Amino acid sequence: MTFTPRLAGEHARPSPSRIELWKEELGLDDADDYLSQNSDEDVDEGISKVSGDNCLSIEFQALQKELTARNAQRDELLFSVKMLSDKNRQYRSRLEQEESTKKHQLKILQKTHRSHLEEKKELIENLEALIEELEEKVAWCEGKGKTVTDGSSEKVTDRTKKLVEQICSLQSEKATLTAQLMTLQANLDAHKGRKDKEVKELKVTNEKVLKEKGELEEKIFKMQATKGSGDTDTEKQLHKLEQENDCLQRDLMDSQQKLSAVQCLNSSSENDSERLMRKLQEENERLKAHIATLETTIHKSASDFNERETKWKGEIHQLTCDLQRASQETRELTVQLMALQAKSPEVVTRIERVQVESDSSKDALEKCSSSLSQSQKETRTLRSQLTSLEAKYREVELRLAETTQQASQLELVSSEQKQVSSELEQVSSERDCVSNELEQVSKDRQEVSRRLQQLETETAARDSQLTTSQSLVQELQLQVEQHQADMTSLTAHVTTERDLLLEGHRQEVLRLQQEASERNCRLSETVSALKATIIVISPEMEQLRREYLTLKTYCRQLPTIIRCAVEQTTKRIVAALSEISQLNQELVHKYRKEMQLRKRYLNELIELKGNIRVFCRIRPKIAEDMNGPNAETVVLCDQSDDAIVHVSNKGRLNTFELDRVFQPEATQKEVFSEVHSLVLSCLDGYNVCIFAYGQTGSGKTYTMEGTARDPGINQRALQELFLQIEERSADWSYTISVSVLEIYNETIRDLLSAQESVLEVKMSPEGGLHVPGLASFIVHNVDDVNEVFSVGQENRATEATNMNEHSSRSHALMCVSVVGTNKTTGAKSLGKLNLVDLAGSERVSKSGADGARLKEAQSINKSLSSIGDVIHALRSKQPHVPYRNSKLTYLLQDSLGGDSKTLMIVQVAPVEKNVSETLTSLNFAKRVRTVELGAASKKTETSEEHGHGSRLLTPNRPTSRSTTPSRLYKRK
Ligand SMILES: Nc1ncnc2c1ncn2[C@@H]1O[C@H](COP(=O)(O)OP(=O)(O)OP(=O)(O)O)[C@@H](O)[C@H]1O
Repeated sequence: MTFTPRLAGEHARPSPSRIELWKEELGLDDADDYLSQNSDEDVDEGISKVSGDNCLSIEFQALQKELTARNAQRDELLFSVKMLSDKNRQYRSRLEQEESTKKHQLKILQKTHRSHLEEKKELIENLEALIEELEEKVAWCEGKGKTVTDGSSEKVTDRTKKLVEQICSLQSEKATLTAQLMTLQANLDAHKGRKDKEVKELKVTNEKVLKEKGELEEKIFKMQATKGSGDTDTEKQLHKLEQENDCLQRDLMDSQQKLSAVQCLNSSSENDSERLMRKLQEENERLKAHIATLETTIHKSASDFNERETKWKGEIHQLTCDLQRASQETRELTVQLMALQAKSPEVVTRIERVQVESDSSKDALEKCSSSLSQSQKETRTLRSQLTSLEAKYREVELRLAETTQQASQLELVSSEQKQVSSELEQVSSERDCVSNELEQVSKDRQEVSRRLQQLETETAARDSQLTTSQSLVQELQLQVEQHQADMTSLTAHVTTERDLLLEGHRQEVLRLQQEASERNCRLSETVSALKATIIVISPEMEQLRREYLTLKTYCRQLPTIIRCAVEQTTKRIVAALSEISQLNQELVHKYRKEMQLRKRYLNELIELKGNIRVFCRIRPKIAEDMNGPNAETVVLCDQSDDAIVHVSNKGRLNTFELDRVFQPEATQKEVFSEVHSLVLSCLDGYNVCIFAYGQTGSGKTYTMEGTARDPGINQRALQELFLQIEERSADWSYTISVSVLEIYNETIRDLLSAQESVLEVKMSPEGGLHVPGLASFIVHNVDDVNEVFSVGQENRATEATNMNEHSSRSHALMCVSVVGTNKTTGAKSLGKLNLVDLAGSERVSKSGADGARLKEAQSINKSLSSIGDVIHALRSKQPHVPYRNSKLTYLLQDSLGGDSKTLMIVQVAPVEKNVSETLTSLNFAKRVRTVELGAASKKTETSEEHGHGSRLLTPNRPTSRSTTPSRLYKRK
């Protein structure tokens, strides 16, 4: 069995998991590294390579599969067992954890409970001590308050009454004095104004006098200077001036006297006022002393009041501090209680105890609050006393107002006594001081009352806080109880559920363990059996593995080996190819030489044998080929051999070997060059026949006749003949006569004759074939030839068919007779050149012929088939060749079977739609090529023979009707 990678890939490819399991179970330690190093593909390849023994591999694969399945089952069971055991372990560990945490919590609670109890005890003791202190203080305050309220308040009221009375009397006196002082002051002011006015007037007059005096003195000085001129006049003027001076001095003395009198009046009034002032001052001093005594008494009473107030304030402050402390402690206790309630339900009982304790402290607080209320009552009584004092004070104020009214009256009376008013003012200032002091006292009283109010509000707030804390404690107790109940129910529920789950899990685990153990037993049995088989297989496996390893190493080396081999072989191939190419070139060279030789020999052989030579010309694609389907080219030339043609038909290539194959691109000139020597052989006295054969539209007429611009073999042949005649003109003179006929519907028609006469092929008495009555025209040059051709072409029967627009409906023959005469020897040669354009073979159905056309086609096909018959007879060397079956074969009897050089040009169309006709034509050509006619011979005669009259030349001689082309005319 050979290894095929494709099969190995399809059937023997194990999955990777299988390989891993296989490795594990087999314990192939050596292979592990190896397999891990290599890819899965390599393993597959290795396994497939070593699977020489089919049975073993199949058994191994089956065992592997079973093993993997069992392994999977075992793995599943193990996994489930593992899961369950894990769950069991988790539950157990959780239970243990819970138990340990509970124990720990209990220990902590016990500890905290103990510490809390101790703290509570201490607190209770402190609270008891505080309460005792507070009770003592309250008692002391009560005692003090009673004594203070009994004595001091009565004293204060009596003193204040006396003070008020004194103040009232003083104020009345002050008012009378101020009135007197005001009147005196007004009189004094008026007097002072008058005196000041008079002094001012006197001062003005004094200044005027002094001014006049200065002016007079100046005049005296001037007069003394001018003494000589008039003593009498100056003496008179001096005397006048002295008189005026005396008057003025008298006025001055009067004014001075008046001023002194005024000053005396002033001094008397001043003495009166001084006396009054003195009286007032004395009164004032007396009042001042009285006020000072009053002030001292007020000051004393105020200081006593202040001292008591400060004491009370300190006590109240102490009490409020104690209260605050107690409330703070209660708050702390409630917080601790809450914490304890949150910690454990067991604490609740202790909280209750603590609450009891806090209740006791609350009682103490209540006591404190009762003492406070008592003190508040006392303060209220004090406040009522203060209000009565205030009322009295208001009465004193009213009285004071009355005294001030009286004082104002006094002031009005004694307006002039300013000194008294000043004293009164002092008294009033003192009175203001006293009133200020009173105001201060009232302010202090207000401050005390405000503080008392504050204390009241604080105590009320504390009471409310106490009540709210109590309610909170109660709520918390309720919540703690609720939580305790919930906790107990939850723990009971959890424990029952946990027990149930544990029991279920235990049972399940036991069941699974049992199942697993059973399965394990079964699996171990199967595994042991498998292992036994594996042990049996293992040496073979080892062998296979070794082989695999060797193969693997070889495979690894293979790329390098292959690369080296490839390189070497490529080098060899390159060298060989170069050698071959050289050889080929040589061979090609030789081949060409050989081919040339072969052709030459073949030609000679053909000539010797007289074989009909066959050329093939492939028509290029024309517009008609493109119409419709099957327009692909199926006829191809062989590029290496110009005698081979390939025809592709229904996917099969048919190859034909002929004498020459012309490609579609071949020109008229190229074609003629190949027939050139053959044509010229007629000058040497040979009979030459060239005829074109092929289906309609395949290019027969194009090859033979050509177009005016690109003429065919016919015209070129005659041109070449004339050229050759020209060349040989020195030795030879030639006469070329041409006759053109057609065989149409088995009748021979002369295409150069004006009359349509029925012609027949006849055997001449000399033994040759001729057509009696056929016009023959001697042509002297190419123009004559062109005219003959044009007339012959025009007279030929053509029609349009489906296959060809200008289809030739007849076989056309141009018979050229070449008679040459050697100018020196007089020897004659008679050559004949028959150029035949056969009508096209066609399938009647394909050409769409009917009526006359059908008849044409039938006669054409008949004459062509008669050629086939003749060829067949000639090939098979039958004694009878049916030349006379048709006019065509009869007329071409010399060319096909006689002493003639014959060339058939087979025309083929290149496209697929004509492939069947192409194959028919080429098969016919193949047959024709094999026909041996025998070696051709020249038709020559010496001058002597000519003189005796040789019959060889008879059939080819121009008839009596021979004429020049100028007399040719076309048929109507
Ligand atoms: N080698 C060629 N090069 C160019 N055109 C060609 C060639 N051969 C043939 N033809 C064209 O093909 C058409 C048919 O050619 P032609 O008439 O010679 O065919 P045919 O075999 O004589 O047909 P039929 O038997 O019906 O007379 C013409 O139009 C001709 O010009």
